[in-house]
Amino acid sequence: MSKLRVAVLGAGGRMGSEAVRAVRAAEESAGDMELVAALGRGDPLSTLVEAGATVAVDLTHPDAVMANVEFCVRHGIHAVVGTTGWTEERLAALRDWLADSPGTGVLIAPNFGIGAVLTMRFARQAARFFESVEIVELHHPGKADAPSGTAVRTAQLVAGAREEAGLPAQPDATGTALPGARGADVSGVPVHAVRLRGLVAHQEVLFGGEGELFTIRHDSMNRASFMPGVLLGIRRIAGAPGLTFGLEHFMELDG
Ligand SMILES: NC(=O)C1=CN([C@@H]2O[C@H](COP(=O)(O)OP(=O)(O)OC[C@H]3O[C@@H](n4cnc5c(N)ncnc54)[C@H](OP(=O)(O)O)[C@@H]3O)[C@@H](O)[C@H]2O)C=CC1
Ligand SMILES: O=C(O)C1=N[C@H](C(=O)O)C[C@H](O)C1
Repeated sequence: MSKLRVAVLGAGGRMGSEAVRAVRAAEESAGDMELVAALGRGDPLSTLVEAGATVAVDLTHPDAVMANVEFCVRHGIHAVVGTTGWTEERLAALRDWLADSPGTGVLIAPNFGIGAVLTMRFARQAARFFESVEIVELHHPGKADAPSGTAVRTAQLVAGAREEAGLPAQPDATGTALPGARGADVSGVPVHAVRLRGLVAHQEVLFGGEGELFTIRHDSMNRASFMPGVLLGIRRIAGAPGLTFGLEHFMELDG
């Protein structure tokens, strides 16, 4: 079996450097992939083609990810994307590129952490049973965006489940508030972003009903926690042409 030829974009970053280590470790242990390129800011994307990359992992910045993924899709290189910033408009552009390159696969994973994927799933399941819901995401102060991509996705899933169940908007008597005090409104779900030295990546989904509270919490204590998900994406993406949104599609969650 030929090895997956993997490139990492953003290879000098917090996540990218961990991904470089993980791919090299997989090369040693499983032998099913090899690292053929590690790109930092300013390195030409043509390096991917010259290196013969078949899968590119993007862990860069919301400002860079679109150009990177467009290049990959146009060159038939599968992409595993952890970088945030995927609005509906961006996803529509990506679908257009993929339509012109039907054999190519792109995984957008708001979170590679297995527990974070489960948090999103359990939050969606719980949403219809509770009158109130708020999300608190907590991250290191070097994070470029707020709220986190994971929190946005969680809020969208929760909001979708509430709507399906016919729940009304949640109660909130706030009449006056300092701007920001009630968090960001994501599809009707308040999302609060904490940035604190010492944190890595954490999220709480708080549900409230009459006389009861239900909290789902996930903590990534280090970036190695994301690597089984990154490797799963690398191993599965060539067999999944088109857009896959969310790592859960590659996990046998109901098995
Ligand atoms: N899906 C998931 O599970 C996770 C996703 N993330 C996301 O991944 C992204 C990266 O996070 P993190 O590693 O913490 O960020 P860092 O800032 O530590 O790393 C980003 C790296 O990308 C580099 N970079 C910026 N622009 C480009 C470019 N055009 N081409 C190549 N490299 C570039 C940066 O270079 P320079 O240093 O020169 O700026 C930096 O080395 C974020 O969007 C984050 O939210 C993070 C953790 C988990
Ligand atoms: O920037 C980070 O660190 C993280 N980004 C992703 C996000 O925005 O959801 C995933 C995880 O929360 C870590």
